Amino acid sequence: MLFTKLVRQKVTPYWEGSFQHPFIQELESDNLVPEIFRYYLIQDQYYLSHFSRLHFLIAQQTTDKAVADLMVAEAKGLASGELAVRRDFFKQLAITDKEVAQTPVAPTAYHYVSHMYRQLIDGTSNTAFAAALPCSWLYHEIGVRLNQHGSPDPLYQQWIATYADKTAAAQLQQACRVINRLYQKSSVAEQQAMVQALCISSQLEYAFWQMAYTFERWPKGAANGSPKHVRQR
Ligand SMILES: Cc1ncc(C[n+]2csc(CCO)c2C)c(N)n1
Repeated sequence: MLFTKLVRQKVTPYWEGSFQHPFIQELESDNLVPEIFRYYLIQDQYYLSHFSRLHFLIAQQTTDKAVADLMVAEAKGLASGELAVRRDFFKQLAITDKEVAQTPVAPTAYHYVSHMYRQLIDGTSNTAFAAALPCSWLYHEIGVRLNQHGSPDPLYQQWIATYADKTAAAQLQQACRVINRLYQKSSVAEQQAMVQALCISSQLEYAFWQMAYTFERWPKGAANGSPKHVRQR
């Protein structure tokens, strides 16, 4: 079976979770509290800057020319596309460089970025590619779904339109073609690692909405007296 067909079935619960998450639902209906979107953008800035570096690193590590070309094109496209759109958002929301620098990275953003880098040490350039794929793929599906109605808020609509874009679709199709070819010629162990890397990223994409929605922070430990250690079932 094609890699993309196999994993699309496996990630359905997490992607459905993303589609149904209040962050996405409220972004579409214009009820999303601006502070939540702000927190998302700041955390996502951390994510995007590492995502771009990761693509250059995959390009260095791979021996496959098509992968190297794709990675460099994506990293460059990111600089002129998504990061440029974000600069405009930051201006509209008056998010300063100082505020970004002073906001600690949240655990989930840190986890997600670490998961992708880890592939370059513990995995291969193929598993790193697989870990990075839900990023453009899930967001494109979200963009297409949300663009059917659009959001009444011009800022949220601009966010949606970035991902519903036709250029994004063409680049995604090309990435899927390349990864399907890599999967076919990989060993069974590497194939399994590629599936796992993509599934973990899909769960972390889902967790990313919740991170923003709850203003997730690191545990404080005993900083404010005795911490409560509650067992969860
Ligand atoms: C957590 C998180 N996941 C995915 C994206 C979307 N995204 C990031 S880079 C890129 C271009 C793909 O090469 C796209 C679509 C995001 N912004 N934040």
